[in-house]
Amino acid sequence: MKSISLAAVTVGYGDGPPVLREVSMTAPPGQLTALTGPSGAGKTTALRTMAGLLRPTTGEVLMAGQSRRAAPDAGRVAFIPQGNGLATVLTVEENLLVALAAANVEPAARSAAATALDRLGLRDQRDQLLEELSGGQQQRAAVARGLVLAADVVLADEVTSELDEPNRERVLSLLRSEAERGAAVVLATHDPAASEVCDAEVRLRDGRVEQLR
Ligand SMILES: Nc1ncnc2c1ncn2[C@@H]1O[C@H](COP(=O)(O)OP(=O)(O)OP(=O)(O)O)[C@@H](O)[C@H]1O
Repeated sequence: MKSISLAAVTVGYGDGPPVLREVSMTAPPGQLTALTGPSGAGKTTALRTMAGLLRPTTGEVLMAGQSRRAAPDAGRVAFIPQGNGLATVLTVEENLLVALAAANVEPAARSAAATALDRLGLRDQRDQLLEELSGGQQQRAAVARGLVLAADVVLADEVTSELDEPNRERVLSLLRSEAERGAAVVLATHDPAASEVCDAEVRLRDGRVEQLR
């Protein structure tokens, strides 16, 4: 069971001003942590930094208290980006298999992919190209790709924005199951109904952080 933390992280883009200024927060394992705040507050930037896609100017990303820079293989992180980040010219199943191969989880990959697609209600779409799916189906496929990795840390960026009520509940309950198996789950969201089901809420405002509960 591994936590993910930002420790006094300052980070921005290129030569621009910092988006996050000395932000510290921890998402504990076994819990859902909501990351909230107005548009442009830096939620996506915080998730991208935790995922290792952006390098902090100062401060560190820690997994289970260990520096990610010093020990990059200490645990697996699944990042489910806003706007899904899937390859449109691959099928739904191929998108999952690519993620598994990239994470070196090839044994039993097909059955893992099938299970993840079943959990998201996408069994019948398995062999369809991603570009043939609706926005909500694509969003669910992105969640399936995040879950299939059985990662220590699951970072989900606005993953309920295009979903109808039953599917929103389904995705939130799957994220809850990820926490129950021990993952640290961080959910960036504008949706008060989604942040309410989380165990804790961290709000970003003007590049700073406030732990609300
Ligand atoms: N690739 C980029 N290059 C330069 N600036 C960026 C880039 N991505 C984001 N920013 C800037 O960083 C700031 C924070 O953006 P970020 O996407 O992290 O906010 P957010 O809280 O996730 O917003 P939203 O709720 O609208 O998704 C914004 O001022 C944005 O303009």
